[in-house]
Amino acid sequence: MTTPILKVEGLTVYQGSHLAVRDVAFELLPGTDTAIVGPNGAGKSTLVKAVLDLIPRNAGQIEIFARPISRLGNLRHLLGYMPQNFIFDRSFPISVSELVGLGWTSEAKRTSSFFSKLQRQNQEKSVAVIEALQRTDAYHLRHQTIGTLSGGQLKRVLLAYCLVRPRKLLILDEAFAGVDVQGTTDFYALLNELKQEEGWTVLQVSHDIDMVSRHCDRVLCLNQTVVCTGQPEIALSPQNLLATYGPGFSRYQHHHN
Ligand SMILES: Nc1ncnc2c1ncn2[C@@H]1O[C@H](COP(=O)(O)OP(=O)(O)OP(=O)(O)O)[C@@H](O)[C@H]1O
Repeated sequence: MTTPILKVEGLTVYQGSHLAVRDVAFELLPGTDTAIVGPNGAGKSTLVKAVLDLIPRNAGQIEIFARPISRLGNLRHLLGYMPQNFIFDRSFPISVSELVGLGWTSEAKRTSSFFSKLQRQNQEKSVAVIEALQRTDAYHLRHQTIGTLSGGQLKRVLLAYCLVRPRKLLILDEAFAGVDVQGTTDFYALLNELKQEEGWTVLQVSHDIDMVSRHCDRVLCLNQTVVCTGQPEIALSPQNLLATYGPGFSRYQHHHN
C-alpha cells in the first residue's frame, strides 16, 4: 500500500469562538494534485494553516511524510507553502533575489574546508535562485525590492521562493488569485511538470473551478466539513456544487485556452 504524503484525521479547528473546520479527514497520495474548493468562509485557509501546524487545532491528527507534524524536524524543508496573503512592510529593503534565496537550504555534503563549503553553497544558492525565478517567469524582477511588485508579480516571486529547493509537498492557498490568464495557464503547466517529472505532491486552495476541473487529480469540497471528495468530474458535479456552495451558486466559467 502506498504511504500517503499527508494524512489528516478528525481535524477540528475553532477560530476564536467560531467553529471553522469540523471533523475533516483526507489523505494525499504522492505525485497527485488536490484542490480544496468551497465558498468564502468555508474554512479552507484555516484547514491549510492547521495542517501546517501554523495555528492550533482543537482535535485531530496530522501526519506528513508518515511523521506526526510536531516531529517533522528537518523534513520541514521538503514542505513548500504559499499563504493567501503575504503581509509585509513595503519599505523593507529586501530584493526579489534575496527573498527567494531565503527559501533555499543546502543538502548536507562533506567537503574539505569550511570556506570551500561556503563558497560552493553560495554558488549553488545563486544558481537555484536564478532557476526558480526563470521557472516562474520572474527573473526580470530579480533586482527589484519586493515593495515595488504588483500583486501578480509578488505571487510569481513567492512561488519561486517555494521552488528554490526540491520539495515533496507544495501547499498553495489561492496562489493564482490576481495572476493573469496566461500566467495562470503557465503556473498550472509548471505544477504539472513538478508533479509528473519531479514527483511533487500539490494541495491547492482555489476558487477557479474551471482550472481545477481541468488540471487537478482530486477535489475536496469543503464547507466547514468535507462535503465530498473525489475526481473532479464527480466532486464537481452540479449536485455536489449545490451541496457545497448552496443554491446561489452558478459555475463561473473562465475561458482559458
Ligand atoms: N483569525 C480569525 N479570528 C476569528 N475568526 C476567523 C479568523 N480567521 C478566520 N476566521 C473565520 O473562520 C471562518 C473560516 O475562515 P477561512 O479564512 O478559513 O475561510 P476560507 O474558506 O479560506 O475563505 P475565503 O475563500 O474567503 O478565503 C470564517 O468564518 C472566518 O470569518
